[in-house]
Amino acid sequence: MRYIEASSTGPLRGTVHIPGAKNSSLALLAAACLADDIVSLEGIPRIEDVRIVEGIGRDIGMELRREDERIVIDPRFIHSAAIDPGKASSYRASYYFAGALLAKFGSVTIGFPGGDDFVARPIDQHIKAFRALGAEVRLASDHYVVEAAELKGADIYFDTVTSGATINAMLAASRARGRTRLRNAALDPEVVDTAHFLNRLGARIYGAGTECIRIEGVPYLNGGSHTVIPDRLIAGAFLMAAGLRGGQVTVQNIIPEHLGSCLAKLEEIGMHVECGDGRITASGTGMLKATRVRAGMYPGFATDLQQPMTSLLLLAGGKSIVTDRVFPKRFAHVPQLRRLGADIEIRRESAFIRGGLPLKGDWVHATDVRAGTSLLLAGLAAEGRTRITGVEHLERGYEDVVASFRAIGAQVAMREMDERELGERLPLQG
Ligand SMILES: CC(=O)N[C@H]1[C@@H](OP(=O)(O)OP(=O)(O)OC[C@H]2O[C@@H](n3ccc(=O)[nH]c3=O)[C@H](O)[C@@H]2O)O[C@H](CO)[C@@H](O)[C@@H]1O
Ligand SMILES: C=C(OP(=O)(O)O)C(=O)O
Repeated sequence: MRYIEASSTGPLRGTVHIPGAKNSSLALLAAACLADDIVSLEGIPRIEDVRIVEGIGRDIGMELRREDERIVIDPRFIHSAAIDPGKASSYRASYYFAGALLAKFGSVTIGFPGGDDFVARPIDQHIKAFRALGAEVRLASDHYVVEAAELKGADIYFDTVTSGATINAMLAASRARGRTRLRNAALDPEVVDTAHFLNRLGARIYGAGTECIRIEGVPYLNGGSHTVIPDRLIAGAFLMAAGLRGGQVTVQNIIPEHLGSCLAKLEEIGMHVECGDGRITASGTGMLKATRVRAGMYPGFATDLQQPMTSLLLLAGGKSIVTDRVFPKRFAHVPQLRRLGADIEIRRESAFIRGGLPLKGDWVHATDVRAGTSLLLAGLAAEGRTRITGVEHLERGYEDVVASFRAIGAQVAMREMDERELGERLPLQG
């Protein structure tokens, strides 16, 4: 079994080039099914979730070919709208194939979404949107079927703000007959990126990035090319790394506005942030102030940055409180941080942190991608060695997490567990 070893490290300094956003890439790759000609996507990261999409593409006859930094997709010969339930369930964003294949072929059979298993993650708003557009949705034990003789534009008012269902409804409505209006839509950059991509292919989507999106359905979509937006979540975690011991980290290839709430919070706790053209530099002084974080939907503080931020706040003297309003039980990293000596209590739906205490390395287990980032940051701040299992979760989101942290001077290495270590590793849950 592999694990990542992180050792106590001094100030982290350096520059990291940020890859394309995982969450946008997964939407764009499925959206490419909707085109009637060849599509080229630049900046798609080489991560595990994308490899699963490549497997799904092979199964259904959608050709995906890597050419340097580009993926060239030929959707003209898709011969099946049945997605293997195992593949669909091995990552979250498989639900985008439901919206895209439904719009193109009027029918799709697909497994339930998987992904980070930190809480129940319903898809009722996706289903509500498909039904509103005229589709019938049937749920079976390991898959669901969505069918429509014809999709017709509709007014859809989401019960809650969801980026996944907003994007999925856009995919399905882009080729529906007539006008669709999405209300209470998510404002996330990934929603805007997907709308930009579809519009490049000839879709007519207006207002993406506001709570009301209007879609005028079109009968076909052309080919075209697009560059995925940079990964604001990876960037945010690297900027936090600068705060661990008073270092300085620059992230380049980033859209600073995408990180507004994160940057504001870093300044609030005493870090210095400077934004330039496509780059952000964060510096720490070695002294951090405790704060209150409430993760919310964009442009609020991202839930995907809540876990790494919790690790950073372990170093801020005093009491911090972290609440996640998007996934209120997303705290699987907390028992693991406690193994390193963190003083954190979960009360109701918040983590109460008493920061400024020494941390000491131990075995810990990453249960999801951002829990992994959180443990990595804490491991770099802890005395001695921290060994993190659950590497496969990190690999869902990072191309090469070890190399990118080494680039800023972190002492990290990928290791293979030997028999002695297997015995030494204590039960890691709880
Ligand atoms: C692949 C992908 O893009 N994943 C991201 C996506 O996940 P995901 O698509 O699961 O998240 P959503 O934005 O849809 O979820 C936002 C909120 O809406 C709720 N909800 C969602 C759908 C639904 O049908 N019903 C419902 O109640 C969720 O439980 C959550 O409370 O956005 C999350 C919130 O920014 C991020 O943490 C994930 O990294
Ligand atoms: C929750 C995440 O991913 P997913 O939705 O793909 O599980 C994440 O990227 O933090």
